[in-house]
Amino acid sequence: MTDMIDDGGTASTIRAKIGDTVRAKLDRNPMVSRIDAPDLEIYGRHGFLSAEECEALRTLIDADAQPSTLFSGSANADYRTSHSCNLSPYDPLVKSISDRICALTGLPPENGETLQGQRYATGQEYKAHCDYFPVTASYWPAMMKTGGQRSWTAMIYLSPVAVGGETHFPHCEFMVPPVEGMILIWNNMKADGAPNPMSLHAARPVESGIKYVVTKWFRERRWTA
Ligand SMILES: O=C(O)CCC(=O)C(=O)O
Ligand SMILES: [Fe+2]
Repeated sequence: MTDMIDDGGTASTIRAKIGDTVRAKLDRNPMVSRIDAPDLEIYGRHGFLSAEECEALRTLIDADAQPSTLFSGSANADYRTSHSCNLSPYDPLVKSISDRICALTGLPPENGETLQGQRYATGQEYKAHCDYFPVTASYWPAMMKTGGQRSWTAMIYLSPVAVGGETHFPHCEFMVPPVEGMILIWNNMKADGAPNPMSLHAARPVESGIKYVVTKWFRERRWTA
């Protein structure tokens, strides 16, 4: 059976295979821990980046960050109140970190979107959302052409946060407090390759301190900007 190219909302053998490959690779890495959530594949690894690397990335983010946007271009001005920027793939540090994320997960570098930096000041947040694309969205046909559905998300915390700023998975009833240098990796798809609504997550408001993260979203096929 061949997969239809516009099947972003259904089970898919291609996306299921991506899940199988990454899961197998993460499961056999002794440095990586699976977080116990019955309906979501999510893993963490402490110390993925050094304090110096986190600091260098924070500097890059400070240099370029602009008010964050949403894919939907929606008028929800209070939905994602952070500042963000795309980090240059030609920067040697950015390139090496992207390469290391691919080495850790086994995901193909060409499927990865540009590493995105994000900064949340006190009071800022990113309300509950899924990283996969809703196939009913007006932008889905464009996303389909540029690499299709988002499969896995890799996110690295670049700073500790005194209070707040947790990544909250409300359907799974857990949240991850930011730990500098820690990478969090989750599958936005179910094992059968259909979008997983249990991957819904939010960046809780920072109550004290500044939160920095970088995020890399992986498409199911080669990403073309
Ligand atoms: O900052 C966080 O904890 C979550 C960020 C996020 O959901 C994203 O970048 O897609
Ligand atoms: Fe997200």
